[in-house]
Amino acid sequence: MSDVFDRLSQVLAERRNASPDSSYVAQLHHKGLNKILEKVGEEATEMIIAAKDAEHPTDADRERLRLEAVKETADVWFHSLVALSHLGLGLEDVEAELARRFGTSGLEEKASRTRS
Ligand SMILES: N=c1c2ncn([C@@H]3O[C@H](COP(=O)(O)OP(=O)(O)OP(=O)(O)O)[C@@H](O)[C@H]3O)c2ncn1[C@@H]1O[C@H](COP(=O)(O)O)[C@@H](O)[C@H]1O
Repeated sequence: MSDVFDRLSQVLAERRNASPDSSYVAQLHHKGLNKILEKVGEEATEMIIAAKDAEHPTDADRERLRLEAVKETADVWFHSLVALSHLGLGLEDVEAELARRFGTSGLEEKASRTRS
């Protein structure tokens, strides 16, 4: 995992027991899972809109729209990690799942579902 993911994971874990007064993540934990999931949904919607906007940019807009899509994706990832952290899960769990899937064609996996 990259350094920033490692460090972010560590900060998110620490925030589970931190005071909500000085920390956005601690505030989210304090508000509870429903609020965190609401943020995930909101950020996912914004990411979809940003990605669609970036699909056919004009030359003048290209860099701004691409950056916006990246920023919105970061917001989704970040809030998803807060949701996982609230459940005592983390990036290492998602990494393990992606590693388990790595190299298995999505089409093959889908076909095997109908065979079993
Ligand atoms: N990566 C992030 C990150 N990305 C986005 N955000 C915050 O997520 C919030 C979402 O923004 P919005 O405009 O959608 O929400 P809002 O309108 O402010 O909030 P609502 O009233 O809608 O709930 C903003 O407050 C952003 O600052 C983040 N807040 C924190 N981090 C990381 O988490 C660490 C811990 O943060 P604290 O817990 O605040 O110390 C930080 O050091 C960062 O590394």
